[in-house]
Amino acid sequence: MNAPLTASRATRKIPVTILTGFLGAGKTTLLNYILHENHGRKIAVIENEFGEVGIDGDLVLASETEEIYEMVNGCVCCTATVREDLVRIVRQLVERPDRLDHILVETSGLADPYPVAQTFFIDDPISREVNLDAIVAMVDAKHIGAHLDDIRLDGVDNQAVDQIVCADRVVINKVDLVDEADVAALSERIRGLNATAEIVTSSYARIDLTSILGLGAFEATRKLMEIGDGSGHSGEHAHDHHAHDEHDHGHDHHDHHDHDDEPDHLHDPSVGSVGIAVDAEVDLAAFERWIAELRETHGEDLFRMKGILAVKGEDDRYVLQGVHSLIEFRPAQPWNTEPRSSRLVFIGRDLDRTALNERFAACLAD
Ligand SMILES: Nc1nc2c(ncn2[C@@H]2O[C@H](COP(=O)(O)OP(=O)(O)OP(=O)(O)O)[C@@H](O)[C@H]2O)c(=O)[nH]1
Repeated sequence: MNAPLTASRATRKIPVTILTGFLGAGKTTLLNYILHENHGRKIAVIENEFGEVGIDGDLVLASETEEIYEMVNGCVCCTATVREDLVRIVRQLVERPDRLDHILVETSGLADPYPVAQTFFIDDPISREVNLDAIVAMVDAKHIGAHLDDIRLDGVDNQAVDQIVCADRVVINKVDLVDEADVAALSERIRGLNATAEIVTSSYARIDLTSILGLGAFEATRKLMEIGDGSGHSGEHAHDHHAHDEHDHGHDHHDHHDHDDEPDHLHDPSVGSVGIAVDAEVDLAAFERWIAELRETHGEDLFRMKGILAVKGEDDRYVLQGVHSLIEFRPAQPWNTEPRSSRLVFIGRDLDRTALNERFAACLAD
């Protein structure tokens, strides 16, 4: 039912935070932290995932008070249907009688947050109901350097750079994996890309939520989008326009609204995903051997691995998490009565689909 908006309801827009960050930076870890923190806010989370097989929904731990919505699979920044799905979900959320305090949109690790942010300004009536609060970019202190330096990108966007350039706040996560000098050097580097965003650090995404929610970077962001009325202040959250333009390899940010599914900019075409989903169990030792082998041979080009697997003889689901050569494979919640199945997704450069499928098949239990 579309209840007419009361004046107070219409004027109190729901703040939306866009959470961005390269593959494996720790966005889902942050969501889990937020969803289970006792902060007294009613928050809805919208997820977008890049990868042939959806895993993220299951990696977010159920919470009684907050809700999780998944956008159709595909990259939200370059696929019109995914953006339409985002708008549809937000519309549903704002029409609910129980008012939300905050909406958090997690974009896929390869997304450019810019067109996503624009959705909230141009797609009225949504723009009358929600306020873009801020774009928060999370970076992996250990791995971001290599992605910023990616020399193999030629004429296509470097999403890792774009995400930082767009941000109102940058969270340097995984500081437990590096030393202080590395954090200082990385902060310096981030400063070079984005002169104004405040930088905070975290380990396992444990951050004071007031440092990422309710920032009110809206006015400055309006300015960034160039649809402001000139009243937007250029205070502490103002974006560095020029920094972005320097890294703007052929984006057309004003043209994202076309209702076709043609990307309006180029992702690195050599980066893709291979998904595997089978109603079968794996042999633990064989699977672990294969993962160790992948770490040795493909640690650099395998940006991300995620999986939920049924292991023969084990009651618990096994969760696979990999970011380059840092790989975890461990038991999580029990399957109970749910059908046992194995799903995994690889995201990386020049992936060999046939080889991955064959090697996985060889790990299945008899
Ligand atoms: N050592 C360490 N590991 C972390 C930290 N934060 C997250 N991780 C691990 O890094 C891996 C990736 O974390 P996620 O939260 O799934 O990353 P993401 O940004 O959602 O990844 P995508 O879905 O691929 O975009 C997981 O294995 C996490 O447990 C941290 O601060 N330190």
